[in-house]
Amino acid sequence: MKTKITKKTILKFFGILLLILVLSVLILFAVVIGRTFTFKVNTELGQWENATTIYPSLSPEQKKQLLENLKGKKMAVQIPTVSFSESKQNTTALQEFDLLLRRVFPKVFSSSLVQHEMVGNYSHLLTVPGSEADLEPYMLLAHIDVVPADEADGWDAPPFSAQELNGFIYGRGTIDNKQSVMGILQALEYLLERGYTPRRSFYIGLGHDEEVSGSQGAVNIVKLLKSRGVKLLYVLDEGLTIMDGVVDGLIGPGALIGVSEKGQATVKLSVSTPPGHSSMPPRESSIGILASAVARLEKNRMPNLFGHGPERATFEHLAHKFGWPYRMVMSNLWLFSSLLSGVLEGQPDTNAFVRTTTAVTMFNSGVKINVMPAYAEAFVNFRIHSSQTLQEVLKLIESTVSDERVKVEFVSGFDPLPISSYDEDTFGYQIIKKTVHDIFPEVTVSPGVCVGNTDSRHYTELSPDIYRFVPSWYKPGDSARFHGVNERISIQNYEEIVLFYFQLMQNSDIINLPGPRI
Ligand SMILES: CCCCCCCC/C=C\CCCCCCCC(=O)NCC(=O)O
Ligand SMILES: [Zn+2]
Ligand SMILES: [Zn+2]
Repeated sequence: MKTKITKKTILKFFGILLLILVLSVLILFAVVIGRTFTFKVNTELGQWENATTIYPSLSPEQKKQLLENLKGKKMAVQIPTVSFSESKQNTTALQEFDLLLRRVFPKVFSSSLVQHEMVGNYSHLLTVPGSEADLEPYMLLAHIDVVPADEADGWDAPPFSAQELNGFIYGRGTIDNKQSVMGILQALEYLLERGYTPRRSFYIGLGHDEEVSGSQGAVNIVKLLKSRGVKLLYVLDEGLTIMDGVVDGLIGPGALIGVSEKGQATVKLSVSTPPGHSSMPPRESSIGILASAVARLEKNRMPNLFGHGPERATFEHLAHKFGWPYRMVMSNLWLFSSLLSGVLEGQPDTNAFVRTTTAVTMFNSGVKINVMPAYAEAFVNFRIHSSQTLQEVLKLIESTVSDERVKVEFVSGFDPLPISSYDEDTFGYQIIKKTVHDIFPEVTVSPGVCVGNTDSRHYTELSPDIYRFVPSWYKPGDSARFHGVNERISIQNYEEIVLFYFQLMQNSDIINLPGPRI
């Protein structure tokens, strides 16, 4: 049979030819600039020394007890340890929380092995000396205070009720960050019960004012440790989580270990205009002028900087867990980074990875419906991408507002935090990674940038290796639970968190990391 040469077949032929040509040019380009089509970032380590002398498991009685300590009457979640501002905290609740810890963790607080100190009135510092004094110590951090919560905002259960609904405990602090406070101490309690004595010394720091800067808790704990000449091998604080189903194309769950955290800038914008009768208003009110300035900031987002910070490494490490065609994109960010960054900026949680974010958080003005307001003010909170500085962001804010009638005042801020190492020779990162694999064998581990700030930012003088991670499961819809409504943790996840710290304490007794697998 004869093949008919139609216009369509000719076009098809040239189309294929063009595709082959484009692909050849791309491959040539890759070879020329020395890139390959895959990244080798997940070097497997060889045989680990076995430090697990006590197998991480929980008896039915322990499961009942750890849950009661978290959610029971007047237990962790039910105590409203709210930080409203640096000068306004619920100190009665903080005192009650202190008594709770002493009551439910009797071994921790009575063991001759553990030294306990109160710092800044309500924060706790625990020191657990190891049997080998020459091993550098590490430190685990968490915080007791929580942000305010109002049931009227739409909670399915009252925010300090710790009510159980479908296997989840609902309550403020269940993921930020009482699960870590209770998880760390519960793990230590069970290890002590089973006769554990560490080889490597460690510290536990529980801050009481993390949500309002950490200036009394973390800052004073750091001062105390510095005065004692302490240097830390690594620090692990709250932060990123195990993502499950939140990134398109990623097969299976991925644990992101925060190797840095974003910086911050808070500015106050204000406008003053003469007051007067609302029946004879000027063309623009102080509220209108301010609203336009704030709208300009929201509309003109800070630049998309995907690829310029450690978020690039996140995708390089996860690349092998993406299905086709995502894998080709993730493995070749030198070519596809603008495509990926465009997708990431579409959702609030992934957008936070790619740029300095702009959040208008407070807006005040007006005294009466028929009086022109003499004054309007707004507060805008920026979270600074790893590749920008505070100064650069402040300049961009000025140029975007660009209205002499709007006063821009710097309230507070700091640069993004240094990037901790995450290579094969980095003890802290590798021990955390190993512990994730021990407890969650199906999870892929990758470095990430923590989009929120933590107490650990005060610890930079004590250690270069600071990580932000809690093995809480983070699924679609969960971003709205942080500082939002229906904060919750599943019972199973809380048990996993206890086991994670239980195993981490033992794994940290390892002396040397194995070399790469040959
Ligand atoms: C590859 C992109 C995946 C996106 C998934 C986003 C994962 C985000 C997970 C958790 C974010 C929660 C941050 C927790 C730390 C918050 C601590 C805090 O509230 N500090 C106070 C403050 O920042 O104001
Ligand atoms: Zn927190
Ligand atoms: Zn928080």
